[in-house]
Amino acid sequence: MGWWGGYESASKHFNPADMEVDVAGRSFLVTGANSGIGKATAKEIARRGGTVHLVCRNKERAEVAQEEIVTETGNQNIFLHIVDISNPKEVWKFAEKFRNQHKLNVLINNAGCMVNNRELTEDGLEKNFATNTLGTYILTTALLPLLGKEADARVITVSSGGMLVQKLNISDLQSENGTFDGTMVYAQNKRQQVVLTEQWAKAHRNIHFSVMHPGWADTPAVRSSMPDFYEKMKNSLRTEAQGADTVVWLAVSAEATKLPSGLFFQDRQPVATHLPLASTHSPLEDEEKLMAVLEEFSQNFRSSLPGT
Ligand SMILES: NC(=O)c1ccc[n+]([C@@H]2O[C@H](COP(=O)([O-])OP(=O)(O)OC[C@H]3O[C@@H](n4cnc5c(N)ncnc54)[C@H](O)[C@@H]3O)[C@@H](O)[C@H]2O)c1
Repeated sequence: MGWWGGYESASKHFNPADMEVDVAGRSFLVTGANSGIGKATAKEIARRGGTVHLVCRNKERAEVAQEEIVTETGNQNIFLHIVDISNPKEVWKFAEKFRNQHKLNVLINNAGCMVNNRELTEDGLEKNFATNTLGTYILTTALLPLLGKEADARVITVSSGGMLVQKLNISDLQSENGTFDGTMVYAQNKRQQVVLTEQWAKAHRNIHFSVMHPGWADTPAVRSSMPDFYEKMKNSLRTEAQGADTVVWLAVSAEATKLPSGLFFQDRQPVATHLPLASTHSPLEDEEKLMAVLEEFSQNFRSSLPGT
């Protein structure tokens, strides 16, 4: 199986029984759930009876998605939360409130962006970093205590195979130096998500962590952020549902948690996080430093007291 491999050939090895599960009574949170892979994931979980919390930035678009999911699946337990993942204060506030009101079995960090120019958020954070790395870090960290209360708790982060070209670089998290290349910044963020997952898996043994590549799927993000790639590839891209398949498998199947925590998946299989002979391996101290720096960033944006 190559990482360019199509869904049809990969899916020949899938066991359909893995997905024949009823997750009624379990609670799932999906970020960026109003379109693409996130919406397809939310729909498949809803079909299997799960309670789904959609975390989206835009209220109008999110309400349309919520209605579509309820109508198509008949599942009424679909809830909406409006949060901008690139806004760390908002993420903290949301997570701390959510912790007091709901239970959570599975967190799916799907929201992501590839912004091709160096844009800053209102907090002065580079947009890709704020969304893909810091937002994912804060949301997960803030929800770990809630996840830790449940049996079979899982965290799944939607990364990208594009991360394979990047070695973890902690020296310029905000892309302040050199020429800005959005594709490479995105790939670096996606590498950081892999490292986060590995580090979380080591530190929190009671929760099962995975990170994954969805395969190249025809979604709004690919159309708008990678127009040249889209033009070349549009006839061989996966559908959104095919891109969501491994996310859903990691979220609902019993098979997924029989594998160790902390792995990188494609097409329902753990795959290498480095290309053969690549010099993308990083020293453990850089990986630990990334966690420490993100923790420092995250605490700077936390307004309330721990435990409140
Ligand atoms: N489609 C692909 O081929 C592909 C390949 C590799 C990785 N991915 C990853 O899959 C994930 C889903 O992307 P997609 O392809 O379905 O595209 P998409 O544009 O349909 O989905 C991205 C979602 O994230 C949301 N989002 C972005 N910034 C946000 C913010 N600040 N706050 C809240 N929500 C925000 C968007 O609103 C959208 O719903 C992303 O993490 C992307 O990097 C996609």
